[in-house]
Amino acid sequence: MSETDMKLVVVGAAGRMGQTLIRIVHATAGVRLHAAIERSNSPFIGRDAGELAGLGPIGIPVTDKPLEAFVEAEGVLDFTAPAATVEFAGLAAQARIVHVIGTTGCSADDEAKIRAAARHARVVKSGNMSLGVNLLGVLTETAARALSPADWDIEILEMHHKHKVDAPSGTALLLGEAAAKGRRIGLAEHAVKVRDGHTGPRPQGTIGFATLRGGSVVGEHSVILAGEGETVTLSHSATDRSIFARGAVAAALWGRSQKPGFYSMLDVLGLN
Ligand SMILES: NC(=O)C1=CN([C@@H]2O[C@H](COP(=O)(O)OP(=O)(O)OC[C@H]3O[C@@H](n4cnc5c(N)ncnc54)[C@H](OP(=O)(O)O)[C@@H]3O)[C@@H](O)[C@H]2O)C=CC1
Ligand SMILES: O=C(O)C1=N[C@H](C(=O)O)C[C@H](O)C1
Repeated sequence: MSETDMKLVVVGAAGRMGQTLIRIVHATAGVRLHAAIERSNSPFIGRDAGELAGLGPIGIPVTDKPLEAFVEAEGVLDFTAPAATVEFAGLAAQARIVHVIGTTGCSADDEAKIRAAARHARVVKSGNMSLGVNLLGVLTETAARALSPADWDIEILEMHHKHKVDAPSGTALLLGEAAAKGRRIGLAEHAVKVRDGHTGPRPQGTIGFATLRGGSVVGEHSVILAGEGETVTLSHSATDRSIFARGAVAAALWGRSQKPGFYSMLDVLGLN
């Protein structure tokens, strides 16, 4: 441990990603765990964060006092839920720290509040923090630009574990945005997220989404470009949540030297 280590808070510490983040922060040079936060009345309050994450005791108890933790820290890693993330964005802005947001399923109103908080905090937000998926986004944009909507249909397929609560996934939407950017169209006006019953033929130029849920799948995404007599499939498989946690820690370290603002993983990875 060194004096210059970036002090990070993990919120949602008992969650699937929270536990992974605690393990990755513990194992990464240049950062250290400052505090671990869960919601008030969580059964995990008072438990040692290291024990929760399977590391053994590290002397950091889980608390429900985010602001106390943020004012003494330099960054927060947040993979929780939309309402919690909006609240943490306000607190991170008060504390003027880096807020790395992996939470998906945020509404337009949530997004506006987070962007307002980014006037004071350095916010890095992405539906997927892995290098592989962000590269897939760049490839998707290129393919969508190259293949005319008159001849090629774009469909995005995703599968996740049975506990996931939002759909389509944040990653599927990120890939949809990349495809829409390649075609120079807006995703909101062209997305088809549900098909059921007599749908009629596929409207040209739409971007379709299909969602599968089951078991313990960490994250599977495919972008299918379907033409007459041929398809191009670009895909990514996540087999371990540590890819997201490593990306989040890299984002925090990158954000440390940025001005307040709203950034994405493309900025962090130099892919923008
Ligand atoms: N961008 C990316 O790369 C990735 C994003 N994600 C996203 O991260 C989010 C979390 O995923 P996952 O870890 O699987 O979910 P979990 O449900 O396992 O974890 C979320 C944790 O946040 C806690 N939490 C909720 N509200 C608060 C609050 N107000 N204060 C403190 N803690 C709170 C939950 O507590 P409780 O159970 O009591 O509600 C839970 O422990 C999802 O939106 C998911 O889509 C996941 C992986 C990668
Ligand atoms: O909830 C998850 O687990 C994941 N969520 C993110 C998403 O919505 O795309 C990222 C990853 O695929 C895992």
